[in-house]
Amino acid sequence: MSRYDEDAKYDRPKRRTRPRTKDRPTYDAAPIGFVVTRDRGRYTCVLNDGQVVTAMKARQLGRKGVIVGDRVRLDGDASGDKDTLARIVEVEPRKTILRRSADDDDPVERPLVANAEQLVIVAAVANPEPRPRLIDRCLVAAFDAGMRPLICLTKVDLADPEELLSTYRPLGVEAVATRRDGDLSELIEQLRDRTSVLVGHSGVGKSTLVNALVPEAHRAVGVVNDVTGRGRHTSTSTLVLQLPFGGWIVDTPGIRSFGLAHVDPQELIKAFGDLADETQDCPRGCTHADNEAACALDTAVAEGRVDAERVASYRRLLASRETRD
Ligand SMILES: Nc1nc2c(ncn2[C@@H]2O[C@H](COP(=O)(O)OP(=O)(O)OP(=O)(O)O)[C@@H](O)[C@H]2O)c(=O)[nH]1
Ligand SMILES: [Zn+2]
Repeated sequence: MSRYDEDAKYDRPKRRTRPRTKDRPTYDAAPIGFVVTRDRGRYTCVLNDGQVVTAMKARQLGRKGVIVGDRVRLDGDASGDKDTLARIVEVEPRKTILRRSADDDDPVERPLVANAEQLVIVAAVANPEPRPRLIDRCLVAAFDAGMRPLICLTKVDLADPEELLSTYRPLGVEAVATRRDGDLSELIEQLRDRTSVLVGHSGVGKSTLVNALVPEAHRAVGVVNDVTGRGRHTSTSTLVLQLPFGGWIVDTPGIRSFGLAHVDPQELIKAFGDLADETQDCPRGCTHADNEAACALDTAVAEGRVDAERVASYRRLLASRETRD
């Protein structure tokens, strides 16, 4: 559907006040906000200048969803003054979408976070024991979303992270190791100027990390704004924090695991360009899994063009779609 068709469904501002042209979006002049929390139909948005604005969806958006991370055009009162409410009139095209399939707890497939560049998979090397299946599933979710994965191994004072790190090396996934009160500079370099979503199961030390990265973070505040100090209180919904060294962290308590039923193997392989090239010769409909009799990845390994461990790791990820963790 072209941009023009899509716009045509919307009721626009009156033509007399703003002429309609084919090439120019209607709400050009409306400021753009970054959605940081969603709470019962109210969206907290941060404007480029740091101003925090509460908004609701304009009727013309219909069933179109607005999620954390969306860049939205705000019409109406976007002053952010007390008791004012702006209207979200447009959602900018999303660069990435982190989603979750329908599962037993929730029958609907949901987009969770838009436009985040990086998925930081937080896992402890011990206490609680790492769950490699869960890490694999998070990796699949990241690749599917078009996000860069980063593995952050915490509590390295308790055990040597090497064994776990070696599991992910063939995939070429970036990894960092951290410990409480330790040096975070490596992690900071990976987070700087990026929007990152944090995932990890309970007890791995996510809060400890976030508190160390953003010392003034109040866990219950949707967004802590340096200028106004204002924020919306949300204990259950997603938390977005501005990093003092540049960038944002999206910490979603709800994301502990991912339903991955929606992930298409033909899409997943695209995240591994060298492997994708080899699969040109696969039979039609090949999923490139272990049990495929004529998968060209096997030929590529046999002929020494790709690393066997890399293919095995890729297949492990592929298989993790079907397990539950
Ligand atoms: N030994 C050790 N313990 C740590 C480290 N980081 C965090 N912990 C401890 O691990 C426990 C869990 O840490 P949290 O930061 O609360 O973990 P979380 O992932 O936020 O857990 P939830 O709040 O349940 O989601 C706490 O007792 C921390 O003090 C670390 O690097 N080493
Ligand atoms: Zn194949």
